[in-house]
Amino acid sequence: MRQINVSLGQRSYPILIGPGLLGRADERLNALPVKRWAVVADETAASLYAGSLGLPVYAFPAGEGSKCLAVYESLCRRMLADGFTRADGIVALGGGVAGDLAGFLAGTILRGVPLVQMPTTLLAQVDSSVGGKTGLDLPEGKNLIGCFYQPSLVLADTDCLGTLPRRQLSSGMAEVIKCGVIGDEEILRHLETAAKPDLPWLVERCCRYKAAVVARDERDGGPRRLLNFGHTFGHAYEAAGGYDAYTHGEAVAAGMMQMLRWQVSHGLGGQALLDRLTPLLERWELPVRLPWDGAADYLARDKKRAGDQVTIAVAQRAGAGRLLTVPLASLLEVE
Ligand SMILES: NC(=O)c1ccc[n+]([C@@H]2O[C@H](COP(=O)([O-])OP(=O)(O)OC[C@H]3O[C@@H](n4cnc5c(N)ncnc54)[C@H](O)[C@@H]3O)[C@@H](O)[C@H]2O)c1
Ligand SMILES: O=C(O)C(=O)C[C@@H](O)[C@H](O)[C@H](O)COP(=O)(O)O
Ligand SMILES: [Zn+2]
Repeated sequence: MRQINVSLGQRSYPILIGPGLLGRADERLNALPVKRWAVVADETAASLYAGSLGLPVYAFPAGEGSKCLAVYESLCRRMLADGFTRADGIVALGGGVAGDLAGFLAGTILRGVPLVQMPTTLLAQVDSSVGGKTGLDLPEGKNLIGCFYQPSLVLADTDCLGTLPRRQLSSGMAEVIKCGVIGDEEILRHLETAAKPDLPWLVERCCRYKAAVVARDERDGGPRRLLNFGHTFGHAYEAAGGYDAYTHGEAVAAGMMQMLRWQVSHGLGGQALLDRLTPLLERWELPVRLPWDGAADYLARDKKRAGDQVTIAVAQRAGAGRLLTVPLASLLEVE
């Protein structure tokens, strides 16, 4: 088992990574000061993995469409009807949708109860279960409601990756590649050279990188915004696609490429990286370009916008992401 600590003073917590962790989760859950645990999971993750936990399960339909106020309200009301109290806690079991939704639920129900993240997709293990961003989507845009709410523990059972459909594995690879681009070039080298990627190694490497960034900037005021590389355009593609045309990772993949094209066209470099990412994304069947129709309105509601300016993450070469504040209108000037 691999362990990484997220150092946030009193809100610090461990990330445990390895096979077979779900089967032994009761030891870890019992060590936390919680009377009863409730598992919040999407229906697919619930049917595959909730059984081994032996806890009450609150399931919701799988898919990004569940990251919404209606599902949030229904979960709150079902749990309260069953006598859920402040002495109880929530386990978020599933992909990033379960993590963001159950995380927001844990941060807000009864003004906050303990949370454990048990990510079952590659994307959730390398990214969304770590760092405490929770969120819901609105018709107006992605993740426009949410709070920062750290879990007490992240348990990433790498056996779960064995049941992931190829499209979901690829979607997680987009966030893995993002980590390589902005902070840890070794990740890109591994993906370029390994015949078969070492998934537990990638989970550890990405979590190590993200944990260090979050420890420096928990609430996204500075360097954490680097983790948004590819998301300025990516979130706009997702929302314009009605949240079901593309996975988050597909939108981020095309968003990274669009940002690199924008950099190149504005004299900010990045052509070598653009050339390097193209075959890598294609190998994972990730899009290098998506239609822009309708996406501009969503770009205007980016959370990193301040007045007419927006802060973006750019990367001139692998492992060296940086932040830049530019006029919002200039982002529209690229084919
Ligand atoms: N909070 C953060 O820091 C953060 C970071 C990145 C992404 N996100 C969010 O995460 C979400 C995307 O997460 P995702 O890609 O995990 O999508 P997801 O949660 O929708 O999961 C993808 C699909 O895989 C299924 N699934 C889950 N585990 C499985 C398994 N082990 N085997 C088979 N099927 C399984 C799910 O039922 C679902 O159908 C987006 O909403 C995105 O905004 C949040
Ligand atoms: O943890 C972060 O910070 C990230 O930006 C990670 C992203 O991969 C993730 O998609 C996040 O949810 C985006 O956050 P948002 O603040 O742009 O909604
Ligand atoms: Zn993301």
